[in-house]
Amino acid sequence: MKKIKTSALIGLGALGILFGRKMPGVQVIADEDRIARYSAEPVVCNGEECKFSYVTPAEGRPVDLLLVAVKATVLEQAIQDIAKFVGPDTVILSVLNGITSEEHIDAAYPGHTLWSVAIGMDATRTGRTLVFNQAGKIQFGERSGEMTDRVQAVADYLDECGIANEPCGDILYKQWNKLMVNDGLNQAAAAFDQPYGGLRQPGEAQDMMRAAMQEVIRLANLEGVPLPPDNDVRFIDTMMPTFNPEGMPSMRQDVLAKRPTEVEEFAGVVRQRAKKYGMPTPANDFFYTRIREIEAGYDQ
Ligand SMILES: NC(=O)C1=CN([C@@H]2O[C@H](COP(=O)(O)OP(=O)(O)OC[C@H]3O[C@@H](n4cnc5c(N)ncnc54)[C@H](OP(=O)(O)O)[C@@H]3O)[C@@H](O)[C@H]2O)C=CC1
Ligand SMILES: CC(C)(CO)C(=O)C(=O)O
Repeated sequence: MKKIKTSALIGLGALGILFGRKMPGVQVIADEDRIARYSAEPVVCNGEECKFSYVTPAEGRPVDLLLVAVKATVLEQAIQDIAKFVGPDTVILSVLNGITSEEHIDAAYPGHTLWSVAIGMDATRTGRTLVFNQAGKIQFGERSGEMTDRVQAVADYLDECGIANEPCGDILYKQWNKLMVNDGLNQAAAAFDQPYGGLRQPGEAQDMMRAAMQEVIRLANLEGVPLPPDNDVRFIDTMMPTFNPEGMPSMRQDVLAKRPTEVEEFAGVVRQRAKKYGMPTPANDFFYTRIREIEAGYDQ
């Protein structure tokens, strides 16, 4: 594959700003209302103003690399909005959490998508302002695990941009590992209204977080992805202590801001896929019900 030169992104939120500010000449896809709003208020990242060029979906021309960074709740609209940016050689990277966004994008634009995971960042966005300590990285690869020319081309491009990246031969494993984290951590933080520090204390919130993680591990194994049985303990012992105790995952940020959550991508997907194997999912059933109740209470 030829060198990646042109790029566009859809979703100038926490991750869109985090990665987009490093991509020279990136076009931000946005409808006219968003462009008016975004132009009226500059994007500020860790205290520095970032400038972006905006382009409407109708003005699109094919680009070499397309980054999808919207929330799962609005992915279908974004898939329609990127149509004119996808040409025969366009590579699409989706940094959405969960394990289904690539499948949706690939169904609309077959053969263009690399599977990917955004991991290790602590990005918090308020309006047009982003604050982070850890920029994290993009793990990506072919669904098949093959190390193709386009995987190398994306790695070269991200290296040139200064975006930490990891080409992976086992991207499905990486996705299920991240799903385990999000399914436990994000849902427990939202349902029990706790920051990372609260979830590190023994108690009901931590017990439910671990029970949900265990369900993801069992389901991954049934799907042929060999997450180890103690993958939850490894995460809690090694990664969690590095998180700011006052910080919080994106789902608790969504709940506090009364935004629709990505619960369908976590408990929703786990419950649905587990049914195929007759596997009970009491922890994910609990989180699904509780988070739906919280969303239903936004209007009151
Ligand atoms: N935040 C984090 O630290 C991490 C997030 N993730 C995942 O990354 C994904 C993105 O999350 P995050 O960056 O936090 O989300 P944000 O809500 O911060 O950003 C999403 C942005 O997408 C924009 N958007 C939505 N629909 C469209 C559209 N049709 N056209 C153009 N722009 C659109 C929204 O614009 P507007 O505000 O104008 O509506 C919003 O600014 C999620 O799946 C999340 O779970 C993964 C790892 C870490
Ligand atoms: C793992 C974590 C918590 C931060 O990268 C995340 O993915 C999120 O906030 O949704």
